[in-house]
Amino acid sequence: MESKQGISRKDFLKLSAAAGMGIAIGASGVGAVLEINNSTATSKSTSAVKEDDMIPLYGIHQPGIITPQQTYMYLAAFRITTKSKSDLIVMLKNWTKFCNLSAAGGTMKLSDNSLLPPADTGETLDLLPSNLTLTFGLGRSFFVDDEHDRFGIAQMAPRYLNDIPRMPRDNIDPAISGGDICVQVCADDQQVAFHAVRNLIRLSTGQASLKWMQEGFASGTPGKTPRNLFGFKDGTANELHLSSAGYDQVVWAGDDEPDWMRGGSYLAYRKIQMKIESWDRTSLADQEATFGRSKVSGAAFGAHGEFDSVDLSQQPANSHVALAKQTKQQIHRRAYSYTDKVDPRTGNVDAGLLFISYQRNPDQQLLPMLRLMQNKDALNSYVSHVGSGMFACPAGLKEGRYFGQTILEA
Ligand SMILES: C=CC1=C(C)c2cc3[nH]c(cc4nc(cc5[nH]c(cc1n2)c(C)c5CCC(=O)O)C(CCC(=O)O)=C4C)c(C)c3C=C
Ligand SMILES: [Fe+2]
Repeated sequence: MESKQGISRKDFLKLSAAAGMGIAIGASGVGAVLEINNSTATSKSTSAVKEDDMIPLYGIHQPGIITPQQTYMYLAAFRITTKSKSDLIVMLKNWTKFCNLSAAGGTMKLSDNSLLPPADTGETLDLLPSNLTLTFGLGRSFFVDDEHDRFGIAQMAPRYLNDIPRMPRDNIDPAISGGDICVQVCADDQQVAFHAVRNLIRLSTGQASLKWMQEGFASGTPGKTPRNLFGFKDGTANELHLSSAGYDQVVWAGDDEPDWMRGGSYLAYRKIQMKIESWDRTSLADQEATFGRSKVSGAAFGAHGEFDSVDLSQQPANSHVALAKQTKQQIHRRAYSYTDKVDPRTGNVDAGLLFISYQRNPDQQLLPMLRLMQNKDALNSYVSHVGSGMFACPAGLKEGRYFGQTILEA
């Protein structure tokens, strides 16, 4: 596959090899050598690879939060297995180098030694960066695990980082919930996204292990709100805070947080099964009343266009949108659909929504919504919450720094 400028990832790799220098990163468990050099991965690479499908890792905020949604997403959570702070730092340094390289469309060196496994798994060699973003978040247990200040950083914990409390209708499976570190990997090419997760797993060998991984998709026409598996436009209300001031109000953590968290955000995750078979037997009128919006246009009851304001007096009392509105809070939603196995007893498909929202204060914004919805939402007849997580995503990374540095070296 070739970019606009006629240079493929393979050619970029050759270019990088000529211009950059290999940095040995021992102790990674894979004996990897990263073919990376910052000037290669940023300035040079942008002229060599199609610019508009590359999202830099570095910036004021982490990528993948207010970035327009890519088509594919992996959400993965890791458990840190090492007790050594310095080993953890090595892993995070390796991850950072790898993420910067991958976001710029580069690949780790395959190998100088054919007797060793290649450092990179290789499946992106001919692929473009595809808007790859990697967004990191830290769970409460990163700071304090079972009351234990595992890396001497308990005092660095951000203000609102707590697991989402148990809700009345929860069916949460701990095996797909929580974790010390999570990474949301998004790209417009599924293989590019999976490659990133897979190599993060490899680079964590000996220091961390994968706890769970979720895979999602969000198909839609560019510029239009994607539809969820109930066939409704999902994400319309994000429009309400789509401005720099709006993001400051809704998404970015502020002055009441430790330095490293200011400009970061809290990622809330809920894996929500959607009973698509029973939904598909529901009348259109009941489906629309469940949300309080038209299925085709996405307009709220009593309104004409998708983005017209919601008149609460026109909404069924227990409709999903009415309940969200009643809280007078906003969150930034970035959900992906998922499909999984068939239940052999019923023939029903396990499908649903990987609900992801970003907010500056989950206690104030998300939890009141979740509580109200769990108690009253018309949607409850069709959904079941099976996975859960809350992660603090630090502010964006500065070039030359590694992920977590401001916490671990404070
Ligand atoms: C606690 C927060 C929320 C959960 C959990 C949640 C689950 C969920 N939502 C849909 C589908 C739709 N949600 C819509 C709007 C909407 N949802 C939330 C919050 C949660 N949703 C908010 C804050 C809003 C915005 C309300 C507003 O201000 O108008 C919509 C309508 C269109 C839109 O704005 O996106 C749909 C459709 C599903 C299917 C689901 C669980 C599976
Ligand atoms: Fe919703």
